[in-house]
Amino acid sequence: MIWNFTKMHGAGNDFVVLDGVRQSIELTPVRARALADRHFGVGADQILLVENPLHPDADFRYRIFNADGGEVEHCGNGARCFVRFVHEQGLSRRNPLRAEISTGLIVLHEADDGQVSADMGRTAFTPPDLAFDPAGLDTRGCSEDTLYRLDLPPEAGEVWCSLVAISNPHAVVQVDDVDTHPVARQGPAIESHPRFAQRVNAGFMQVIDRRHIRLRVYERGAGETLACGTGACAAAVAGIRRGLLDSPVRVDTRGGALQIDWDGQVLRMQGPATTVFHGQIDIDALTATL
Ligand SMILES: N[C@H](CCC[C@H](N)C(=O)O)C(=O)O
Repeated sequence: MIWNFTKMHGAGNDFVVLDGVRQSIELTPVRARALADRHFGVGADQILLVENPLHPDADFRYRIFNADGGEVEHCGNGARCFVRFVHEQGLSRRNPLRAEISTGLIVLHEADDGQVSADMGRTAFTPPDLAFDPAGLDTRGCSEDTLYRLDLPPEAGEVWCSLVAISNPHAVVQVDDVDTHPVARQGPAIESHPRFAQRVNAGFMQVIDRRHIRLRVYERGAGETLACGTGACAAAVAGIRRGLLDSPVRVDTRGGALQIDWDGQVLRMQGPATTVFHGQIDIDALTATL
């Protein structure tokens, strides 16, 4: 079966985007993994699937599959690419656009200057919101936030992390210097820590000033990415709750800059969305090779 696809990225976080409205797309974990494979497939951090909505108030349904094949709740950089794709492909001219994700609706708007803004939906902070087991852990109150001391394997040490759900789960660690911090060791140890029953995205945040951070994210199901939109939201919100940051926050990632606004209720992200190329792939031939 031949699928048309579009390769896109948001601040270097890259995606294979599939039109499931005009094509019959059944995306399985095996197929998502094959498409995301950087040697035998197209290569991507996540696969994004555009479908007709189930929710009566939504324009489209927006589904996200990590490079490891797992379907997840949200993807911020992907949401900006999603609305750019819908407009470029002529699927809709609505702007703003309402996209249905697993936890409800998000509102996306493409500005004339090419920047895309996204109302990122709900935030949550309790252990159950992240399928996290805090039993017996040391905690530290930090203004509105609670920090949990997470024991990692000996070579990775220990971290104090904030819990933030942007529909998907994030553990945010404040570090002195994102360039020298051992993200390659601590990222995987946090991502698959047994206390996170559904695993977690691990964010490492360096505070530059009250309106500016640098961020690296070791993503659940994808590894370290050049940028993570929900991770940028989680880090900014954690920093504001800890009294370290004021909204709006500029988040510098290795792939580009994002702006996050949060007033305690509405969470808004603004950033770029780029179309790289269009292609076709025989999905059955691809999965047969893996
Ligand atoms: N890169 C994405 C995050 C994908 C989420 C995925 N890594 C997960 O939650 O498992 C973003 O821009 O928000």
